[in-house]
Amino acid sequence: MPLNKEIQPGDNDELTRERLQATFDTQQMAAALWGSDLARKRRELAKKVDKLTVLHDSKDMSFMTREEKLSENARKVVQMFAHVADIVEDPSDDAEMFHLSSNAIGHEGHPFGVHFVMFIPALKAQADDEQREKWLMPALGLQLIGTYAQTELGHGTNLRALETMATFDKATDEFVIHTPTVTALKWWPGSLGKSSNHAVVSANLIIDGKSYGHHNFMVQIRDENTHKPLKGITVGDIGPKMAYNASDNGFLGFDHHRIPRRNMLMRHAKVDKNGVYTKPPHAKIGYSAMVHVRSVMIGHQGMFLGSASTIAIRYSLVRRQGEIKEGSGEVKILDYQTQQHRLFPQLARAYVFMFAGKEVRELYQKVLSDMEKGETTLLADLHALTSGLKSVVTHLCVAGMEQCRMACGGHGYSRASGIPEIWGVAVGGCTYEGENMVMLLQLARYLMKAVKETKKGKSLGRLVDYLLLPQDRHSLIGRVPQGEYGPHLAAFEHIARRQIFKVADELTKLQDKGMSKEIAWQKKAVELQRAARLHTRFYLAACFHRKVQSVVDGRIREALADLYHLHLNYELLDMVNYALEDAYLKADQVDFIREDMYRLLETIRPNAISLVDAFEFSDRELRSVLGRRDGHVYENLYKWAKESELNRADVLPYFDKYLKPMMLAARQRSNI
Ligand SMILES: CCCCCCCC/C=C\CCCCCCC/C=C/C(=O)SCCNC(=O)CCNC(=O)[C@H](O)C(C)(C)COP(=O)(O)OP(=O)(O)OC[C@H]1O[C@@H](n2cnc3c(N)ncnc32)[C@H](O)[C@@H]1OP(=O)(O)O
Ligand SMILES: Cc1cc2nc3c(=O)[nH]c(=O)nc-3n(C[C@H](O)[C@H](O)[C@H](O)COP(=O)(O)OP(=O)(O)OC[C@H]3O[C@@H](n4cnc5c(N)ncnc54)[C@H](O)[C@@H]3O)c2cc1C
Repeated sequence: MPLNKEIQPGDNDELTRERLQATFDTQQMAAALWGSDLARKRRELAKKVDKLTVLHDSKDMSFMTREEKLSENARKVVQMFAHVADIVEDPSDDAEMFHLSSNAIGHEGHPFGVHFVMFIPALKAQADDEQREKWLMPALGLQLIGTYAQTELGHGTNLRALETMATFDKATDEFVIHTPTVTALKWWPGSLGKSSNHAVVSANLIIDGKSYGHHNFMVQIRDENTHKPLKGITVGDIGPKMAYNASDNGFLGFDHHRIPRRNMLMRHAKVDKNGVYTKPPHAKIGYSAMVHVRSVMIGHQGMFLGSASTIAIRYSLVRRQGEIKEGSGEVKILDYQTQQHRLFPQLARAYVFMFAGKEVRELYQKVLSDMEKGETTLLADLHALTSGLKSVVTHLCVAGMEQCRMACGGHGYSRASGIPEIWGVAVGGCTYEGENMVMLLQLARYLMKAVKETKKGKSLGRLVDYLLLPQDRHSLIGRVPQGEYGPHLAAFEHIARRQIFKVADELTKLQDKGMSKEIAWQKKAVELQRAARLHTRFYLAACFHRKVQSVVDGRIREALADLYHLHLNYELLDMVNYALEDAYLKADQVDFIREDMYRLLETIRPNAISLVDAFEFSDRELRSVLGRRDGHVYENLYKWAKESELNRADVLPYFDKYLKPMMLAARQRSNI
């Protein structure tokens, strides 16, 4: 039995030979990546989706208009729910459902995207028991479609400047929801434009003329039967986007629209019928739906980068171009060192982002159950961690995916590669759920507080314990046996700690000179976001270390350790300027890191296909001609191109309408 479980009769021989070189069992590696239970469920659900033709794309989405995309994905999502009990073991398991939707629907969006990822989590965390009964149960039972309407045309980041108003009318026991200006229009919410009939709306709570800041309200926006907007509500689609075009992101305006008082989500903050306001136990508890998405998107982004790496690495083993030794025949492009250097570090990042995604989900679940009991101590840690990870992971993912696309040459630029769409979806993650730079500055706030605690000999939390440790002056990389690469990890720690203390000292100096805290912050904002990035990259490296250490099977651990060591070398070189500034690393140590990285590229090369096969993306899920499991790329690229709508006729009307008359006229002129 070969260790790589993807081998099948009829596959491209090149790929089969590659797969036979695996040093580990790909299904065991899949278990390390996804968790053994989820890996098994993914495998089984993919097989079931393969058999259920109603869940298959009716044609490649690249050849569809937006309206066709919306309609196609609405059709598939309805079929998916109709068959859900036969496909998944536990429809209430978000992870299993996400993988089902990834297989059957893809990533271009569908009417229930925000419903499941924000609307329901907002209700779970912020609705009281009676409200859960009223809306959560129908939402879970698909009796209504919800969205999360917070961002406005004028403001997305600065939530304190949101303009939508919810004014309490004591006489009628209602809130009057109103959009006072054009900039107050809700703008961007997913599935709002054409699909949703309910929304959790963020609006400023106003009681007796006093504003209590923004709170969340349940608003029905469309009639349940006719789907027409309710009186006082204007709603529509905001137009085409870079990608994610099967989602109808929308706009929404209110003209003194009335809702009952009990439509304010009241698990934590409350307003009684006399207009008496009760504060929540934590000022930011109403932000929980955002924290939820930030926590799930880390693993999803890892998956996107894993998909792009799979496509590029498989294709690089099919594609031959040029010779390394003259006369010895064309080589697979993955045999070029530059191609390996382009792709393997992205593969390693995909792995660690998936591991980090799992860790952060566990912390989220813990915080959620604490919050249920009114306990909010870990909320700040979770906010800091998710803010940093969300920003660093999305940024590195899209940079990595772009490398994958370019590594596929011309065919990478074609939508047939599948990379443009997932890149477009992933890059949205740099903006949604908090613009990356803004979220890095949120983490920086936490780090600066942590420095203050450290100076008192205390730690703000587990994530920043390392700030209490003394700094070494010189790295031991290349000076002691490599072992488990402890000195490399220590270098990440050193670089992060130094930048964090350096910027904290600079802030103090500026304030000592009389500068206000806010202006000093502005003067050092770029350095602050650097501190946040370095802290997060240390967290990721340490997370990879924890994962490798936890693996019991020797062959899996060895293959993972190769990726981990490559990651350490590659990322350190990417940040090497920070280690050179204080001569922590010497030039010979940088050379040592480089040479070790090149060695690791060669070590990883024979396992490359098995490391991507271990993601176990089905062809249906990958939606890529270049990334096909069987490697039959060229004949299928030709088949795909023939599906282009431009090939429906040999001559298209625009030729007769514009080009032919022009050429005829030009010929006539030349005959005169
Ligand atoms: C079919 C079935 C499928 C089922 C499967 C489901 C899975 C589906 C998976 C995938 C689908 C993917 C679809 C993707 C859809 C994307 C949807 C996108 C949605 C959105 O974008 S919603 C809008 C998001 N908006 C934002 O993120 C806004 C960003 N701004 C902010 O968050 C805040 O304004 C801020 C944090 C930048 C600043 O807030 P504020 O001014 O209020 O606060 P400050 O003064 O700066 O800070 C004060 C204080 O509060 C702390 N703080 C801030 N936020 C939090 C928090 N969330 N938690 C805890 N603490 C917080 C902050 O750190 C400060 O603390 P200190 O004073 O420093 O102590
Ligand atoms: C695909 C997609 C889906 C979305 N889905 C939803 C949804 O379902 N519901 C919803 O409510 N919203 C949604 N959004 C909106 C999204 O949350 C916001 O676009 C996002 O929070 C960024 O806010 P903004 O657009 O106001 O950017 P801005 O804040 O205007 O950012 C512009 C620039 O200003 C900088 N900047 C802003 N403030 C600061 C600061 N304080 N310090 C330093 N720099 C700053 C930013 O770094 C950035 O460079 C979605 C957006 C996208 C792209």
